[in-house]
Amino acid sequence: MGVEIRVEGLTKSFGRQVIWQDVSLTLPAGEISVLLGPSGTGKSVFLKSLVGLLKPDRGNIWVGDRNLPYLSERELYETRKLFGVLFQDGALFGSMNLFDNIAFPLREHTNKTEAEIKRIVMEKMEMVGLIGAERKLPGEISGGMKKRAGLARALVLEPEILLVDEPDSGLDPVRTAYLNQLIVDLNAQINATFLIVTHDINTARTVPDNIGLLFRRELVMFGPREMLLSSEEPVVRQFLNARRVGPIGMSEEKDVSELEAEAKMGADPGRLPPIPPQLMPSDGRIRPSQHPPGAWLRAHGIQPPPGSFIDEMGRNWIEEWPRLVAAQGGTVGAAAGPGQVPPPGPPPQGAPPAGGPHR
Ligand SMILES: Nc1ncnc2c1ncn2[C@@H]1O[C@H](COP(=O)(O)OP(=O)(O)OP(=O)(O)O)[C@@H](O)[C@H]1O
Repeated sequence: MGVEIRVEGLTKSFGRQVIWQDVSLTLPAGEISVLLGPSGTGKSVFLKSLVGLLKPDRGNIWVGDRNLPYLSERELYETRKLFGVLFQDGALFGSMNLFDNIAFPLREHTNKTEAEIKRIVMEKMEMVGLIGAERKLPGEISGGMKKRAGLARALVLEPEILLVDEPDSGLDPVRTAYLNQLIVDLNAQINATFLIVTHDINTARTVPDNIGLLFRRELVMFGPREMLLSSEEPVVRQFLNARRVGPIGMSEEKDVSELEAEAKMGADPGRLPPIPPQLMPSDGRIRPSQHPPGAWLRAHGIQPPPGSFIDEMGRNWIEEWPRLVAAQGGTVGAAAGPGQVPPPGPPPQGAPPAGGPHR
């Protein structure tokens, strides 16, 4: 079912360089979350901290009931087995063929027989569409295949949590689209907790249940996809819409004079574009942790921008949803679960005012 990760007041620096401070967020069990941020804001450092490869200066990382920074070496080793990690470059061993690369964690961390290892490796290779490529060396395959091999290897120990660092780096848009589909399909199958670091705005807008954004050494916002895609917070709005107008400049942060010049010129951050429907698993079935489209917005009385939740075939997913639920037997998906509908109280940080029209 996946394990919830709760990060509280996390701070990390290298020497005098503070990477980020006081980061708090919850990755809901079984959901897909995406972490965004301009280059160098410490997204990879965050992933490495989550899996215990880097030690934070302060704060807690609760993985279920274990607080990672305070575990003994032995406990950390055990807890790491809950994680599957796909690093940016795939981190495959160049001298090993794909079969042996993918089998590596099983041979290192388990006492399974070679027959069992073969069964598991072939199952994972099939999941990522690599059957037939077992004997290929990493140097003989494309970037997209390397990513898929890295994913298969991250899956062999049946992780409860999958961390993926920039799955789209070095891939063309079509391969990125296939990989996004694969990630959604995998989540539907294994229902683990996913965290994906990406620079790809299309991925961020369509794949996750939740989005977080790091900027200026802080987590600007983290919450349901619909909350960030409807946010008027300038940094969130600029980043998720890939605009030049806004606080993010060429070298991370615009200075005051640049922002003043922008304001004088009447630079307009533009209307919020429609919220796209969320990418569905390829079999069309609702993921166990997937929330109904529009649920978060409805719960907060927010009108989505016109044209939201309509796909390229003209289908409106808010209207389609009850039919899909009925076709799957009535009780599927996460309904209005905790990831999407927060408890009563003030609206979350950065959310537009309830009922407020979008510009
Ligand atoms: N082990 C380390 N020792 C010292 N500094 C480090 C270490 N690892 C990362 N950094 C620094 O931390 C900062 C954030 O790096 P990180 O790779 O996490 O950024 P990022 O947001 O993932 O960037 P990108 O989007 O370009 O991949 C950088 O300034 C980097 O040089």
